[in-house]
Amino acid sequence: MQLTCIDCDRLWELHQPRIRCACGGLLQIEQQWKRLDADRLKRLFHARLAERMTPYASGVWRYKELIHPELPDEAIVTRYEGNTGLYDAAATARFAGVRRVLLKAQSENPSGSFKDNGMTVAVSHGHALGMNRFACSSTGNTSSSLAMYAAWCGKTSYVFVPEEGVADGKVLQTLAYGGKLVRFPGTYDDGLRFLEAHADEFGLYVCNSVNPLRIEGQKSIVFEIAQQLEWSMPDWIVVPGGALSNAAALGKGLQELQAIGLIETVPRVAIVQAEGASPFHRMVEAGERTLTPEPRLSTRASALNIGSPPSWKKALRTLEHTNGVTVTVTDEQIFAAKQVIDRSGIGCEPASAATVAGLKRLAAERIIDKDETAVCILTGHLLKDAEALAGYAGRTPEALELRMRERMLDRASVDRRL
Ligand SMILES: N[C@@H](CCOP(=O)(O)O)C(=O)O
Repeated sequence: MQLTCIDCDRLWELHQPRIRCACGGLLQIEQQWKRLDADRLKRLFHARLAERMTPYASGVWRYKELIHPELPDEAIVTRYEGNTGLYDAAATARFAGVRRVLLKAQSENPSGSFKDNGMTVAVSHGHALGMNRFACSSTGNTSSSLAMYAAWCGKTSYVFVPEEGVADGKVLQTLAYGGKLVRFPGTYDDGLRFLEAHADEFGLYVCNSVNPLRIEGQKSIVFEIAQQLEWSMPDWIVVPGGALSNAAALGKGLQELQAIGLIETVPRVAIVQAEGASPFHRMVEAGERTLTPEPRLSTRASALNIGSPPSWKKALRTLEHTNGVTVTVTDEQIFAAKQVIDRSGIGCEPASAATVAGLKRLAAERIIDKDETAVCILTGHLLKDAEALAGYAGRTPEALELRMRERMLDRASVDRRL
């Protein structure tokens, strides 16, 4: 395994806690795939589905050979993350206007979001390096995930969370796991800038997705999708775009699956941003190759409130490799999609619903054909953002209809309402 700068190709030592190259570029892990045999790997990954209470029971560490082969098993910090459902969602497909939609519910992870796939790898690596103080900037999911894994391996987490625009449930979840919370005026971008500048002084191991080990772990989402679909890929994979780590990991994972010979065709990737926080989409639409950060953010999908997505260069590579697209959706479109996903019995937080809203828009614009199949990645659990539910779930016509106006709970008044 090698740690390489994506801008200047300089190599760095993997066994030192380092986030960026001296030139400022992001780092990425590179491995040699030549010695790997695709059929042998398929058999191995299949056999590991029967594992119980070993690191290989995890839906991330099942793919250890493709993620962090050098890490000793004893250093693995796992909550058996991954292993999430891939659901054939007919009502969602009808809403989006395409033949088939599969929802990949990363919300079923132990802390309720896709961050766990990457966090188990970053924390395990930091643990193996002997780090004791872990840190992140977060809009709430990363902080919950980090606080959970740090607690599980007996370490301390310091989480920097903006004072405004973060769902209360996520902050409470982080605190409940024992995360040391630093609230500050500003955004995720400000928190990350602070950590990148000061982590070394404070002896902090940064677990945001600028840490390349996070991306390695998040690749397992597409590995699982591929295995669940018996190594035959859908036409499209749709992801929400905030910090863009999901898009970065998806592209890297697809590229590797193809290089090893585990899949033949690569699906197209669609990255969906909220209109109120869409610096990456604006760059792509303008045909530019330099991202202009968006200082003022305004989306109710709070996990997407990111104006300077650190992984934008990696996400751009994903688009290039997969002939991908970007699209934006309004908060209204996000909430309309969320209602369909919630009512289908799966449920998700608002940012996740951006995928289905984006799919609907891309199908309406005929960028996605109605006969194509799409996998939408649902990044966070329905209960992550209870305020968002209060915004609409209690106000649907059916809920009003069933409300007990008589304020009596007896047989006769219930009978009249049903
Ligand atoms: N929405 C994210 C933002 C942090 O992203 P990361 O990729 O740097 O972990 C969150 O939940 O905090």
